[in-house]
Amino acid sequence: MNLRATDSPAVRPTEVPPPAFEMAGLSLRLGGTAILENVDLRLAPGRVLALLGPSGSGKTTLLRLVAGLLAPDHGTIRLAGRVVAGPGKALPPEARGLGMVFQDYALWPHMSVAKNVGFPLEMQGIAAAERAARVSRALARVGLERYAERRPAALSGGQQQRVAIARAIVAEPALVLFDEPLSNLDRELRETMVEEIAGLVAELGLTALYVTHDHAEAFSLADEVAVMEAGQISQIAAPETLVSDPASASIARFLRLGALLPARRGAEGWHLAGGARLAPASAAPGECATVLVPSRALRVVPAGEGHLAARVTRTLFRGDGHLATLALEGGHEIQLLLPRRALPGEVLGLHLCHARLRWFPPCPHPTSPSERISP
Ligand SMILES: Nc1ncnc2c1ncn2[C@@H]1O[C@H](COP(=O)(O)OP(=O)(O)OP(=O)(O)O)[C@@H](O)[C@H]1O
Repeated sequence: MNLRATDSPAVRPTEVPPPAFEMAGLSLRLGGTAILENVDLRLAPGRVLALLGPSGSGKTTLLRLVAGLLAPDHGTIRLAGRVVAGPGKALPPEARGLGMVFQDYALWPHMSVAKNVGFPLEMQGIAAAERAARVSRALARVGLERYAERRPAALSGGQQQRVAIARAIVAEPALVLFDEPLSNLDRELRETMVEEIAGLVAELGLTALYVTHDHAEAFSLADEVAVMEAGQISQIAAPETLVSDPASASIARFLRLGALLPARRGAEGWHLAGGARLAPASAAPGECATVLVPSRALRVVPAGEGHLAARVTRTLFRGDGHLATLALEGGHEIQLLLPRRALPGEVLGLHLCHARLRWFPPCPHPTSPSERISP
């Protein structure tokens, strides 16, 4: 037998596992409208990617394409290196080897926990004994082995969520899709559940694609966040990077990273709305710009000092401080968490840390007096 050099294990290059999922040049039109345009996205095994974007930006559509509930017009989707959708090819959902966690968990109320969890295996025609063993294993992994015979209604919200995750992982999928599983819960419950999911996803070492419109949820859960706007991915980055370096003013606005103020170049430097003069070193190209002023760029100083004069219009006690709405010269507003209650009408000075400002091309809608932006 002839052996080529590359057949020898000693010289075979280190094998890098293919991405858990990869989409390239994906486009879709529905009802004559472009819903997704030329989307490229990939996810390494063991990582969690959140798809974050405003309502209608295309998140759920993208997830449905990965799941096989829709087929793209153009582009290719690969799962663990295998093409599941592409020119002339579209594997059905059940042939893609995915787990899914839906809004409100979608558990069947008339079935026991064990039956709910075992349902995907039943659909695959797996024999009862094998199914029972796998269901026990999945329930043990989410800490619910004692609840196998209960109905979902007899479980807490957190336990129901665990059942939904057990059902999604019972067939040991290479990728789990989460479709806004917490969107219908009230805020307090959502915060508890996010912690639960984050803990479980990390413990189970899942590879997951998590769709949400809630940035706090995306930041808590994901290694990376893909921000979607109007059917396109505008930025993919770790949560910390998105906050410190948003790629555009519209991402900064969507993530509520601070006030967006217009700036204009003058003879001796830049004039920021609100009255601040910025050194020429802060310059951006062009004659006009939009400047993101995050709260961490601001320090309160006595009235008459600092770069900006701000008049308190209202305050709201938030437990961790007093959220003050401050009016700047020209009617723009900034919100800032203060350690003490400030009285309406009180004037404060604000010092700007130039290095923490972010400059963007001028945008038509910088912070208007009526727009509230939290720090
Ligand atoms: N079957 C359809 N025919 C026509 N347009 C559709 C269809 N399904 C979705 N759309 C449109 O596609 C766009 C993206 O919808 P999608 O549900 O993916 O957004 P989303 O980001 O998940 O929003 P949400 O957070 O509200 O669920 C929306 O403008 C929606 O109206």
